[in-house]
Amino acid sequence: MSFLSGIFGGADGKPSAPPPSSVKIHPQVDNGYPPAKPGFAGGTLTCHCKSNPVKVRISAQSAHNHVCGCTKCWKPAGAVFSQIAVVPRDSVSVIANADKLEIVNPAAPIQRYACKDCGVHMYGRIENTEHPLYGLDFIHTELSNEDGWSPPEFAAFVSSIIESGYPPAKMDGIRARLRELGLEPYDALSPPIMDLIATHTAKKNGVLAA
Ligand SMILES: N[C@@H](CCC(=O)N[C@@H](CS)C(=O)NCC(=O)O)C(=O)O
Ligand SMILES: [Zn+2]
Ligand SMILES: [Zn+2]
Repeated sequence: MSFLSGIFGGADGKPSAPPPSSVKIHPQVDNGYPPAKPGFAGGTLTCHCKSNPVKVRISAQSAHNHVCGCTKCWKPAGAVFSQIAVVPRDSVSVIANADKLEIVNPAAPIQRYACKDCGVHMYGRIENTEHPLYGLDFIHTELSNEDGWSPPEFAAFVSSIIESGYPPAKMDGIRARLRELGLEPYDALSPPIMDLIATHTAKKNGVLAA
């Protein structure tokens, strides 16, 4: 195994050094991404403010990391997709400049806490205890300097990039590039997560045994 494939996966079938492409997804995935570090247990997210940045401590490894094409998730400048993962809500604590946070849309299922000054979303929280994903907060692992987070596993809400102005005629190219990067494209969430959500709904409705 080469040094590079050690860093970029290789052994688990993910592309170790993906071919360069003019089709851009997100700066943290365009050149490949390192595997999770065994035993990694979190880090600190920092917003983009030069002074008094908001800092959020995450005391857990991320799960279900993925890229999301929806219009609601925060993306760095120029990115077509966001990169987003979940962690247990009790592993999230704001440790600096909490007063700069505001909820982007209090009516949305995911309440995204953004920095008022730089606009970066620091975490997203579900307050509805009936929501299938209640208990999980959404975070952007790229806001941390630590290496070792779980890498992206799939691409969600791919067709939604058109809602941000991406040319529909270029969608085949986007999906081909996502597959090349090892990120299977879906137009909602991945099948295991969709199954989890549907199971939750079926149990709530009494169609399946709880
Ligand atoms: N096509 C819509 C999809 C939005 C959407 O459903 N986003 C998903 C993935 S982040 C979601 O769970 N949204 C809940 C929320 O925004 O609170 C868009 O792009 O705005
Ligand atoms: Zn900021
Ligand atoms: Zn999204």
